[in-house]
Amino acid sequence: MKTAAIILAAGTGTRAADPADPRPKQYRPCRGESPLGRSVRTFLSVDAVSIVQPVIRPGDVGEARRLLPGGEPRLLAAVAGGETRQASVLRGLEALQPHAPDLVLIHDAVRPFLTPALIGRVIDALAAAPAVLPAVPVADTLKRERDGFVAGTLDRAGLHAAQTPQGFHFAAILEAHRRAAAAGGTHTDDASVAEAAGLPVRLVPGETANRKITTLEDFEMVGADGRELEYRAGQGYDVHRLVDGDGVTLCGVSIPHDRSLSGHSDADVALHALTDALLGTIGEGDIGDHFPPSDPQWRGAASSLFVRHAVERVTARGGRVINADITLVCEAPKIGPHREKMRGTVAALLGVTSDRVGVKATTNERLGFLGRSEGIAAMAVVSVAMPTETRSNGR
Ligand SMILES: Nc1ccn([C@@H]2O[C@H](COP(=O)(O)OP(=O)(O)OP(=O)(O)O)[C@@H](O)[C@H]2O)c(=O)n1
Ligand SMILES: C[C@](O)(CO)[C@H](O)COP(=O)(O)O
Repeated sequence: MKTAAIILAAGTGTRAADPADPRPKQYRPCRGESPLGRSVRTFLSVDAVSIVQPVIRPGDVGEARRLLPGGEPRLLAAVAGGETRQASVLRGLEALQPHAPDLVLIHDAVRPFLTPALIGRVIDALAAAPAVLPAVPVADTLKRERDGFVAGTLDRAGLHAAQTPQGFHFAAILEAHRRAAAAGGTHTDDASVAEAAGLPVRLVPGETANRKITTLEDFEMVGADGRELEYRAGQGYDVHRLVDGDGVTLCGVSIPHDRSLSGHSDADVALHALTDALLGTIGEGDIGDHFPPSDPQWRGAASSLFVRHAVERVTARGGRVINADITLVCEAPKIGPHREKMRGTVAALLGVTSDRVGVKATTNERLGFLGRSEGIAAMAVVSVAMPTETRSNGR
């Protein structure tokens, strides 16, 4: 399956206009990075995304080029958007057609705090539906207003707030958008274009942190530059016993071996240490607190699930992973031949580029239980950037 992503950044950002910085919100620094740069980086961190198509205002070519990573073959040259969001999406879809993707994810650049896990969830759901919408249940009571007074209270049962990335079978959404443009209707999201074309739209859970930066107040709340960032470190350590078997999974990579690691899940000792390091940055206990070994549902589970969960916990607190460094301690198997694949796998899980992931290995000089190949140990260190929390005493 070839999956493309459209990143929409052709808006003028009128509601978030900042007298101190005339650039539209998608280009302004927000927690140390522009929303456009961060959104594109997150999509590029997902291996399943083959190409990323930014859509920008024609006059913003220089600004966009400055913020987007260079030398990235999966990142297409930005195309010009239209007068409305809907028109910009159609321009993006038309630009992708020669690349013949099977699936397309359409995302607002100004939702920069989405996680790789959300992207994965949308892609997975497209196996069983032509259109997929991430959404969160509405939590506030909804009122209808007339002339400054409440004219009624809506029943919020079953109501959801729509997010992006919204995912589609490419041919179906291109056709639906062309028809919507010809019909002249206005749609504020692509799921409603799909609905109008009669396509069933599958709901998947969105993420609270994946909020849209709409107003200047939103910008300030999510942490524009000027708000202080703090940098945190977390460490993790784990060890698993080696038993009879034919292979091990380390850093998410399967390696043929004359033994296997024993454990409740897939026993990926490196990803367990990494999970603990991530949880350590936010003081949220350890892997056993979140995934108790007594719970049968984690039997044989891929440990990538634990890392994704820990990243989501960090992201929910407004954090961003900066880098990770993992050391494996074992006499065998040899890690060198698998190192680059491991770095790529870990980078994708963390939503960072591979140059921010170190995977190292050492033997234990045949000393102790590791030296006797009775087990494999792993240590991980992670650093995270996070907006400084304001406490009630003003600190
Ligand atoms: N003609 C347009 C209008 C919007 N967008 C994009 O669609 C997303 C929708 O977010 P929104 O908050 O509506 O952005 P703006 O249209 O820029 O905001 P405003 O209405 O305040 O001007 C944004 O990523 C925006 O850049 C776009 O690509 N083309
Ligand atoms: C697509 C969207 O993000 C779904 O919530 C949203 O509708 C786009 O923002 P707009 O203000 O409606 O253009």
